[in-house]
Amino acid sequence: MAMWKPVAGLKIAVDGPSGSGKGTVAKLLAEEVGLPVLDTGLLYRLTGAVALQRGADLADEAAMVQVTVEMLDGLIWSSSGIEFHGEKWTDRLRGEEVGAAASMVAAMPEVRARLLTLQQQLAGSGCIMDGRDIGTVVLPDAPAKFFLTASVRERARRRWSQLKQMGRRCDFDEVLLDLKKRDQRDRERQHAPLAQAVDAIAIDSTTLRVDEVVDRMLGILERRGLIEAIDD
Ligand SMILES: Nc1ncnc2c1ncn2[C@@H]1O[C@H](COP(=O)(O)OP(=O)(O)OP(=O)(O)O)[C@@H](O)[C@H]1O
Ligand SMILES: Nc1ccn([C@H]2C[C@H](O)[C@@H](COP(=O)(O)O)O2)c(=O)n1
Repeated sequence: MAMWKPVAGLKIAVDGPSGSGKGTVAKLLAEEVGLPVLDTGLLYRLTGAVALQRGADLADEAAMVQVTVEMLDGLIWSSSGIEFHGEKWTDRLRGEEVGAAASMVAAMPEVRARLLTLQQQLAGSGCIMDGRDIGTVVLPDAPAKFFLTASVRERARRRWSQLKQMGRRCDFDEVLLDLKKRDQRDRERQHAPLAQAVDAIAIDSTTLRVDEVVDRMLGILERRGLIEAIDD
């Protein structure tokens, strides 16, 4: 049950590199303040996964735009995750192959443009949205923006332990290398790269627990008058 009441239409942007904890923290924060939460990475992941499933060329922008258009046609995207043609896809999008494919299609401006409108429409009446360009491009006017970071080794350790828990065989050095490659692609692309918005607050979670990160965010939101405690 929500413990805090947000101001009407509050939009909160949560950006950061892979494994920084954005998704986990955004979900917990959403429960605390009673707002919907939207994971924008799922849109890029589903595009990448559909392209992989079709054996399409991930470097062919025209083909990826076509996949994006078809994907948007069969899509339901909400706080509960993502469905495509009536099937739940969220869990099967978690692997590294799909993550790498998502990062490749995400570098294509026309693919991003197609996904931008949907993200802005769904954010309409208030939400917490996590991704790479939420504070800079998708919701530039959001009154609260957070940029989560953590050392690359800690992020790789988190991802490695997550994959192990999912019963997937994985080697730490490979996970670390994949993460570094994805970081580089996401940060160095020309369009809407992973970047901290000038008005975003950075939180380094390397040595913080998830609940400590969420508490810091709640404190900042309360001090700014964007949320207030609900009395019992
Ligand atoms: N502060 C933290 N301390 C320890 N583990 C954490 C912390 N934050 C997140 N984790 C764990 O790290 C893993 C990755 O977190 P999460 O999926 O939220 O990251 P992300 O930034 O959304 O990654 P991606 O962009 O790749 O989806 C999860 O297993 C999560 O429980
Ligand atoms: N707003 C966003 C969200 C995601 N991406 C890209 C870059 C990531 O490597 C990939 C997968 O995201 P994740 O699920 O790991 O958060 O999607 C992006 O460019 N912009």
